[in-house]
Amino acid sequence: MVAMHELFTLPKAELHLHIEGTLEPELVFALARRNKLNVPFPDVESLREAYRFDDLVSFLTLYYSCMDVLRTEEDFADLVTAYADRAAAQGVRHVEMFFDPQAHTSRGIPLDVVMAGLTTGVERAQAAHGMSTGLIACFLRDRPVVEAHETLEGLAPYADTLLGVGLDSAEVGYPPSLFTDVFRDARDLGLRVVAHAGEEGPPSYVWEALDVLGVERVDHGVRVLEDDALVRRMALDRMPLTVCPLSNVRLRVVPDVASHSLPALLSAGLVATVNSDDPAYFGGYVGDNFVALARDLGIDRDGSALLARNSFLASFLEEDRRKELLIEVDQWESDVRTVTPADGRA
Ligand SMILES: Nc1ncnc2[nH]cnc12
Ligand SMILES: [Zn+2]
Repeated sequence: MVAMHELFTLPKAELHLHIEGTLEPELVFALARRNKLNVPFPDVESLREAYRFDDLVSFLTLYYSCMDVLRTEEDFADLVTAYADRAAAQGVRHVEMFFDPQAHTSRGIPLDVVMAGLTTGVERAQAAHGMSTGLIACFLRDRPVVEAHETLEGLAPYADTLLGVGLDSAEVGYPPSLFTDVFRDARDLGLRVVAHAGEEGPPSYVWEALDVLGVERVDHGVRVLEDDALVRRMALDRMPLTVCPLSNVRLRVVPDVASHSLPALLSAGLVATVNSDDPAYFGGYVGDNFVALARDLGIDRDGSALLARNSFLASFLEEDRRKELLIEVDQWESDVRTVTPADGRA
């Protein structure tokens, strides 16, 4: 089996990562101390103990409550720095990072505080690790549509700083078509567009994300396999999926990693990528997801390299940087072959 240290050095992009979902319990307590706030748990261990979820909504309740400790520019910058340090140690070379503006503005944190803090964090990640980053602002689909419009208006002055917009939060009952006009306006601002669809919601939500919102990538999308015509369409269009195996297990989308549909998605010709979603809550960062796939699904070196290549192909990187990073994957393959002779190959 391909070794963990090899998977951690495999160069990869992370395309489905909620920065607020990287808030580790230790950082929750540290930021609460710094901002003189109470945490409704006595200690780090009891907070970590609460990370048992029945579904997406039960997770989101804790996720939104923990992020209340994020108050200042420095808090957001430190959050990005903590993520970048961990991700770099697991081979992440490029990240397209979600954040939830409404989860902060709705509790009185100004958008400029959020943007300034995230931007500082991104600059530090570039300086410390040579990690490139894009910021994707997600609309919360379970809040009023008018609020998404107001949020886009607030984001418009930052259009040059942002890579794109996305759609997240509780999925079932909130079809993508509710956000048709907001996504049209975002595209008019020159922003890239993605959406969570087919995590808990039906394949019809994925059709809507593609046909109505005009998304360029589908986040999760594991339920597309229930619809053959949809799979054919996505394979023909080489429409990427950002799959999050450990998240799917923790949110009970699948019973365990061994029964995850990632191999079926790849066999169907889909451009699937591997990502961590909310790593502080779901038991691992993106390298840990690769390790789990190797261990429980037998994804070997070639399969891991294919997934890493897919991550760069599915990214919104400009072409020169994409090529550079694809060459890093080639180099990784030849390095691991040299270290482990052919007969010991995974
Ligand atoms: N997995 C997920 N699905 C939808 N919204 C989210 N927000 C943070 N993580 C999410
Ligand atoms: Zn997500």
